Amino acid sequence: MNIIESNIANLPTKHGKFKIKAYKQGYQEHLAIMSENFENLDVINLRIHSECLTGDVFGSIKCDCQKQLELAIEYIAKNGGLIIYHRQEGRNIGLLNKVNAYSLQDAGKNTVEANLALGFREDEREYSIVEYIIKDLGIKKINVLTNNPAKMKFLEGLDVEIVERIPTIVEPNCYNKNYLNTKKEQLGHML
Ligand SMILES: Nc1nc2c(ncn2[C@@H]2O[C@H](COP(=O)(O)OP(=O)(O)OP(=O)(O)O)[C@@H](O)[C@H]2O)c(=O)[nH]1
Ligand SMILES: [Zn+2]
Repeated sequence: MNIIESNIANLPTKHGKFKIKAYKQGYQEHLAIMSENFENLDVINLRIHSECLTGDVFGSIKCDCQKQLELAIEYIAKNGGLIIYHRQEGRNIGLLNKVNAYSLQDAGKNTVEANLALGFREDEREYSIVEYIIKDLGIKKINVLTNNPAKMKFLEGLDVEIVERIPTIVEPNCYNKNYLNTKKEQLGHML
C-alpha cells in the first residue's frame, strides 16, 4: 500500500484544540484529528467518520452524519481521542453517484435500493487506511463511537483491544426517518 503522510500540525477549532495529520492513499486524502492529550491516553476514543459532504458541510438533514460528527467532536474534545475522517463519500460510491442515488430516493427507492439500482453494492466502503492510521499512531486500546456493525467487525479483526462501543444515536427527523429505518433493518445498524 503506497501511502504518503503529512507532518502533524495544530488545529484549533471552535470545539477545542486538536492536532491533525493527513494521509494520501492513491488519489484520496484522509485525516486523523487528535485531541491535544492524545499521547497520554490509555484508551483512545475513536470515531471513524465516513465523509458526507452534503451533511458534514451543508447541514443536510436527509441523514444523521453532521449530528454524529458534532457529537463525536464534542465527545473527543472533552474526553480525548481520535477522529479518522474517512473520505469515502456516499459509502464510497462518490459524490456524483450519491446525488444520483438521492434522485432515485426522491422517486421512492430507499438508500439500499438506490445503490443497487446504480450497479453498486449497498456499501462499498473499505477500511485499509484506518488500519494503517491505527498502526501509525501506535494505538493499542480503543472505545469505538459507532452504531455500524461493519465498522466493529473490521476493528475486531485488527491487533487492537476494543474496550467499549459508544453509541452515536441521533434524534430522527421527518427527512431521515426512513433512511435510519433502512440502516437499522437492512444494514444492521444498532439504532
Ligand atoms: N450511497 C449513499 N450514501 C449515503 C447515503 N446517505 C448517507 N450516505 C453516506 O453514508 C456514509 C455514512 O454512513 P452511515 O450509515 O450514516 O453511518 P456509518 O458510518 O455507516 O455508521 P456510524 O459509525 O454509526 O455513523 C457517508 O459516507 C455518507 O456520505 C445515501 O443515501 N446513499
Ligand atoms: Zn450523510
